[in-house]
Amino acid sequence: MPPLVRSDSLQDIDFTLRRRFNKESFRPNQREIILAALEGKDVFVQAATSFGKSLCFQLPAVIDRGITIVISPLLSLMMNQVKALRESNIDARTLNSTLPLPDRDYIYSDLATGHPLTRLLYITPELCSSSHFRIKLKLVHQQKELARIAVDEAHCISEWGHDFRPDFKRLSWLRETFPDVPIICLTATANELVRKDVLSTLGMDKDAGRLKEFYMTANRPNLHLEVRFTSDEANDRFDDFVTWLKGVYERRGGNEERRKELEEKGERVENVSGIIYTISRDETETLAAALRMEGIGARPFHAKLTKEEKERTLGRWIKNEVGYDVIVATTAFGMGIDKDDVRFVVHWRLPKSFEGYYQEAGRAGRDGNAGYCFLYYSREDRDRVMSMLVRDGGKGNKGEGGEANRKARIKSHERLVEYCEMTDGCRHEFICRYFGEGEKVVECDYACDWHKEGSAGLKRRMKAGLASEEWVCTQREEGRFDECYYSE
Ligand SMILES: Nc1ncnc2c1ncn2[C@@H]1O[C@H](COP(=O)(O)OP(=O)(O)OP(=O)(O)O)[C@@H](O)[C@H]1O
Repeated sequence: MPPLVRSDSLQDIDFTLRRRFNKESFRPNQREIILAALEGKDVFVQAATSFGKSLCFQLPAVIDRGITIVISPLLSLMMNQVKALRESNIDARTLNSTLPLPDRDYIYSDLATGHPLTRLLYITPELCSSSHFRIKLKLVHQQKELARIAVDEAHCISEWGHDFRPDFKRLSWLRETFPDVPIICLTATANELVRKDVLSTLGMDKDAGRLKEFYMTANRPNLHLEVRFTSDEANDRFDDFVTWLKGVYERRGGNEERRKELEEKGERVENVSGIIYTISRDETETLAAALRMEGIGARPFHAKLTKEEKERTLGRWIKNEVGYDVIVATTAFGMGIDKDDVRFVVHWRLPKSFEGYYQEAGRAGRDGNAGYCFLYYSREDRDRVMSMLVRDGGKGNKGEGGEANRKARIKSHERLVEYCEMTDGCRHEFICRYFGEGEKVVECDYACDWHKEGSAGLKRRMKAGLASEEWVCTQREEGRFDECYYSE
């Protein structure tokens, strides 16, 4: 089959950036990535959260002829991106199970013409497996109108990635069926194993000359990383957090001058946007209610809320409305949340995986200003999570590779525990090493607890906060940590 007809207007990218995306200039490496995509290369992008990965496939989609299919794991993520693109007058759409029938019909008939008007079509991997969709996509391809496939949050393809979804594996169909169509995939959180798995599943590893890989640092120097030590007995997270947040409010509106400044900017004293991640739906509800009793505008967010409730909560939080300052969420509120002024992300309990932790922490400080990320760590939670992972490996443990997958999950959890109990190094550096950046020296400008307190201070705090290993061990032997309810 002859190659697709490509745009010859590579020089248009600066114009398109300004005119269509309303952005002044490219961030480092965005231009190179976009040029590689426009050249028709397969592209793999690994870059920190908030780097601006979406633009790397959105801008080529606007310049190139034909349609770009974007595979994305989360409906909320798709809807946010589609909304933003449509506001820029770009014909982006999403095809998913929640879409009203007339809208679905429109998209299918647009595809059926073979020359769709839609520039970017966002779909889930599940939809990509449906024969109805596949037939239509083949038709578009026959007309040489299938410009590119973009796979966002590509770590979900890998059984070793923390958000693995089995249907992602079936995406291998794309390269098998459309060998001439370039693929671009993007992720913030992949280690070596995950990267290899993604490239081989998508068939991008067959021709080295066709593939361009871009690896940027995982480092987010504006995130202030801290571990707060606690135990079942102390059970002090709530008081600690409320004291901290009220302290922040006090500093913001402590004197007349500051209050005036805020007023002029149209901000409230309590308008300190944040996310608390916890592990179960019940806890999101009870914790948000308890915080409201303290006068903190907190709302729960989890998978079982209705679509309307989710949209309302998300919308009001994004607009900084009164009563919607803090979202108390399960992991259902994660990848792709793009609010730029989130000032803190708190992990109420130990997350399951290292990648999940960093992905979630990455929701803070997307405007480049400081974002405060702290994680409450207890050895009891460590053992609860471990017993759950040993028991069933968490979700995605079915089928081939199940055992290897379970081991990888346990390993990721162990590294997170190591991170929490580490007292002799920079947290940013630990994270970058975890994602394979061995050689580079990370700049940390007092943006982690180790840099602020030093080893001795950190050790002291850890000893005072954590339950002793002996005690936890006795409890474990009595089966105290066998029950652990994670829900989304
Ligand atoms: N060149 C640019 N100039 C200014 N803003 C940009 C530029 N590129 C991207 N952005 C903005 O940066 C923000 C983050 O971009 P995006 O959502 O694509 O991040 P991401 O890399 O996908 O992060 P994550 O992995 O956390 O989802 C968005 O609000 C986007 O509009």
